[in-house]
Amino acid sequence: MDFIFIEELRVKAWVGVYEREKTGQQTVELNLTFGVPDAAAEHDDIADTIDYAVVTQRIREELGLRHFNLIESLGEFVVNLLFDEFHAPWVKLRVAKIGVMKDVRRVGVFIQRGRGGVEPPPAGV
Ligand SMILES: Nc1nc2c(c(=O)[nH]1)N=C([C@H](O)[C@@H](O)CO)CN2
Repeated sequence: MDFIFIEELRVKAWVGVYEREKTGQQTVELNLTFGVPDAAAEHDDIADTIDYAVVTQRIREELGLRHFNLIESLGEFVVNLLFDEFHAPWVKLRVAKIGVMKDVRRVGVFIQRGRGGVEPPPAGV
C-alpha cells in the first residue's frame, strides 16, 4: 500500500456546540493520509488511484452542507467519506479548529482507522 497525504487543508465548516457556531461557518484545518493501491505507481494511471484533487473538492462540498456539534463527529464523517466514496483501505485524519480557545493555537481530533479490518501501516506513516 502507498499513502497519499494532504497537509494543512483549510475548509469552511459548520461545527460547534455554541449558538454562534451554528449561525456561522469557521475554518477547520485537515491533515489527511490515506492508502492507495500500489498499482497506481506501476501503471502510472490516475484511474488506478484515489485522486487527491477530487478528495479535497468532495470534503469542501460535504462540510459546507451540514452542521456537526462535535469535531469528533466531523472527523468520523470525513473518514467514512474516504471509505465509502473512495474505497480507501486505511485513513489517518487530524482535524483542528483554529484559535477557538484562549492560549491554544489548534484543538481537534485525531482518527486512524482501517476499512474492514485493514491493518495499520508500520509506525512512522
Ligand atoms: N471533545 C470536544 N469538546 C468540545 C468540542 C468538541 O467538538 N469536542 N467543542 C466545543 C465548542 O464547540 C468549542 O470548540 C467552541 O470554542 C467545546 N468542547
